[in-house]
Amino acid sequence: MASQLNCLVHISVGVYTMFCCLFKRSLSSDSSSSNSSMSSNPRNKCVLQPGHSLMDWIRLGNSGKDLNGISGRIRPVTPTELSTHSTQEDAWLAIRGRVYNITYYLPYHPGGPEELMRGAGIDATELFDKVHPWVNYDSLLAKCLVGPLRADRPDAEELFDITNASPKSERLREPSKAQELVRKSMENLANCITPVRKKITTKSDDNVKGSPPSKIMQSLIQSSDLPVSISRRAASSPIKSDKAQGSPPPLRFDWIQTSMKLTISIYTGLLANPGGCAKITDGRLHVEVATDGWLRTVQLIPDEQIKDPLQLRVFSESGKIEVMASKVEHKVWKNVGVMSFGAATQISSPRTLDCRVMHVERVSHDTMLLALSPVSGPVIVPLGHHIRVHHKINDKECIRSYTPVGDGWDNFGGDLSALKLAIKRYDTGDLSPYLTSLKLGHLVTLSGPYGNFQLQKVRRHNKFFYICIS
Ligand code: HEM
Repeated sequence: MASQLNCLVHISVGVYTMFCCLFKRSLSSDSSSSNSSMSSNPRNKCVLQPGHSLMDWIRLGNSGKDLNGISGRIRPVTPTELSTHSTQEDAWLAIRGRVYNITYYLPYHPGGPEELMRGAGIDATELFDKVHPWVNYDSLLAKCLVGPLRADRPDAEELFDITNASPKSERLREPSKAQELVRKSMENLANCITPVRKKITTKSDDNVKGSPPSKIMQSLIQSSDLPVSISRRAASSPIKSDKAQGSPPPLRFDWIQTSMKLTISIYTGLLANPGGCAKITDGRLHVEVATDGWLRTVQLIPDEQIKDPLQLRVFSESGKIEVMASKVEHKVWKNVGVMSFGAATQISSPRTLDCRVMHVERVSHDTMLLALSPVSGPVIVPLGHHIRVHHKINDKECIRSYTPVGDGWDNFGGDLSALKLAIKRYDTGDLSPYLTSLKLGHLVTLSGPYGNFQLQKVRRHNKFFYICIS
């Protein structure tokens, strides 16, 4: 009973969160219009019919109405089936591999039903990201989820036919709507927020001051102490960098807050595969962002005090870098402070630097995990790039390449500029016996980053072959 109650509370909080998210949006147009960088941005928001506000949508969601059109069940959908749901009376669309029934949402869409219909019957991920990548569609459409988008395959039906759920299909089934909602609500609880989005212009050293949440919003946050997620329109979608002209990709940022945490999100552009690192020095937050061979420094002089530990998450595909800091004083800020952006410098050659061993962990009988923290300045290694370890053996320099492993590999969060290497020991090898016997505090020389891996969108392919080497 207690857990059921708990679950209900979470669900309703999640819904409340969604409400706040867009409620703020409508309250905050004044602050966005004061930002000159946004004025050129053509808005196409339409006036919703009475009874079609966000609140009404949430109410409809809670009314028990069958919003996904298949009695709340979740099942896979092939592109062929998806394409058959493309009318106003029966519209499905897919975003990031999930198919939603948007029929009921159409009159509630702030951009108007016609705009939303542009995505009907297709994988609308690109379209969606072009218009408003910040919109929390998965919360808004949680009850409209039909299921995962699966490739058209002759055996797909047998594998995924959920209409008579076999053990096989059970295994492949997506989490239930309730599970999804609870997961989202938990996430929101942990991330209660008041974001304010501002465009970072391409000009260097450009200072941008965040705009405050409205009075109504502040009192809502403070009086309720509920998680608040507010999404405000960001500036126009980032323009893909013109590498021919050698210009750095533009950045955008926004910030969100809870009474305890501040999160800065920096958007580098879709498929930009950025690398990032962050630290607090003299009360200021410094974030270094590497994209497409360019290094940018973003500095925040916060309005109030922040403190370690920082958390950094890089979303390679969407190009978002998220830095989360703790607030010294637990309260809602009016402004984030002053953001400034250093001039972009081209990363023309890899850096060589000494790193200190911060953490050593045995992963298996012959593999060690090392966390190495640069003594001066970071080496930012985007996804698919690598570093080299240099070591002199009998006056001869020995160099080996390693691809750092992601954060999922260990619990060592500590230093955000730390590189984590998984080293397999070969007793007859040159470098691995040395690396696997390093102790805390030892110094290692690294250089990097190396590599020219670029993320690309794969056009319609049904079969993939993976070649694994070691
Ligand atoms: C994929 C096809 C879609 C197109 C072409 C589209 C288009 C638009 C346009 C033109 C606007 C108004 C301009 C603006 O505020 O930026 C808008 C706003 C909005 N749309 Fe969509 N949309 C699509 C899908 C969706 C989906 C799937 C959702 C989520 C359920 C959604 C939710 C919203 C929200 C919440 C706003 C208001 C955003 C804000 O004020 O910041 N849209 N959309």
